[in-house]
Amino acid sequence: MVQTAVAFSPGHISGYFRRVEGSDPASTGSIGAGVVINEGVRSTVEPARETSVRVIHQGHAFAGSPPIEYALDRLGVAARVTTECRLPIGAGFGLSAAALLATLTAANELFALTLTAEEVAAYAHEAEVLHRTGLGDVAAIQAGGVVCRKGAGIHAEITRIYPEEPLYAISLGPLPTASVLSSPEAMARIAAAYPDRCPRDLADFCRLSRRFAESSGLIAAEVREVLQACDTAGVPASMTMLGNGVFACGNGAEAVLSRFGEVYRLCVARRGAYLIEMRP
Ligand SMILES: Nc1ncnc2c1ncn2[C@@H]1O[C@H](COP(=O)(O)OP(=O)(O)OP(=O)(O)O)[C@@H](O)[C@H]1O
Ligand SMILES: CC(C)(CO)[C@@H](O)C(=O)[O-]
Repeated sequence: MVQTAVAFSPGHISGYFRRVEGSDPASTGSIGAGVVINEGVRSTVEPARETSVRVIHQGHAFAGSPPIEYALDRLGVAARVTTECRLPIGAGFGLSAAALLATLTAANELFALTLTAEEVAAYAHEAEVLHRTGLGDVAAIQAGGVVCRKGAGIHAEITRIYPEEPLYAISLGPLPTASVLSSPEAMARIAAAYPDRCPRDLADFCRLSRRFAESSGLIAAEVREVLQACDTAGVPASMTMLGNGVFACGNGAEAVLSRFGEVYRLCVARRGAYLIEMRP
C-alpha cells in the first residue's frame, strides 16, 4: 500500500496586480502579471489521524500552515504534511500558493481523490483568498511562463510567454501579504497604479512592474536603495509583490543585487505543480 506522496509546485513573483472582488472566493482574485519560477515548494504527504504541517526552510522547521490545514479539511482528508523550500517565506515568491498546490497535488494521488488539476487549483485558490495569502498566484502557477491574468480566478483568460533568460531576486525581509490585502488605503493606491496592459517580454515586465511599484506606495526604504543601484547600473528591476524584495533582469542584474544579499538565480518555469513520486 502506498504511504507517501511527494509533489512539487513552482512559486510565482507577482509584478503588478489589481484586486477583483467577486461574489465568492472562486470569482475573487486579481488581474495582473507575474513570473512562474523554477524554485518553489516540495511537499511530502502521508495519511494521519489528524492533520499536521511542518514547514522546513533552510534547515529550520516550524509547525502549522492555516491555508493548508483548511484545504485538506475541505478535501475531507487528514494528513501529515512536510513542506520544504529554499526561497524565504513571505517575501513575495508566492510560496503559500506553491505549498497549497504541491500539498493538494500529492494528497489527490495519495487518497485517490481523482480530482482534475483544475479542481486541485480551485481548492488551493479558495484557501488563498480566504486566508488573504494571495489572490492571483494559484491561477498563475497552474502552468509556467511570464503570465498575464486578464480576469480573476483559475478559469480566467491567462496569456503566457516562455522566455529563456533568467531573472535574479533578493529578499530583504518579509511583508505579510494579509497586512497589505487588509488595508483599504494600500488597496486603493494599488488599484490606481495598475498599468492595464500585458508585458511583451521579461524586460518589459520589469519596467511595467516598476511603474506600478512606484505609484503603489509600497516601496520600503531598503528596497528603494536596491532599486536605485539597479537604475544606476541600467538594470530593469522592481519590487516582489508582496515582499520586501527586488527582482531584476538582464546583464549586470546579478552583480548589482549581490551587493545587497544572497542572489537567487531563477528561470521561468515551463509547467505548474506535478507529482514527484509515490512510495510505500
Ligand atoms: N512553504 C510553505 N509551507 C507551508 N505553508 C506556507 C508556506 N509558505 C507560506 N505558507 C503559509 O502562508 C502564510 C502566509 O504566507 P505569505 O502569503 O505571507 O507568504 P508567501 O506566499 O511566501 O509570499 P507572498 O504571498 O507575499 O508571495 C504562512 O504564514 C503560512 O501559513
Ligand atoms: C496579492 C499578491 C500580490 C500576493 O502575492 C498576488 O497573489 C497577486 O498578484 O494577486
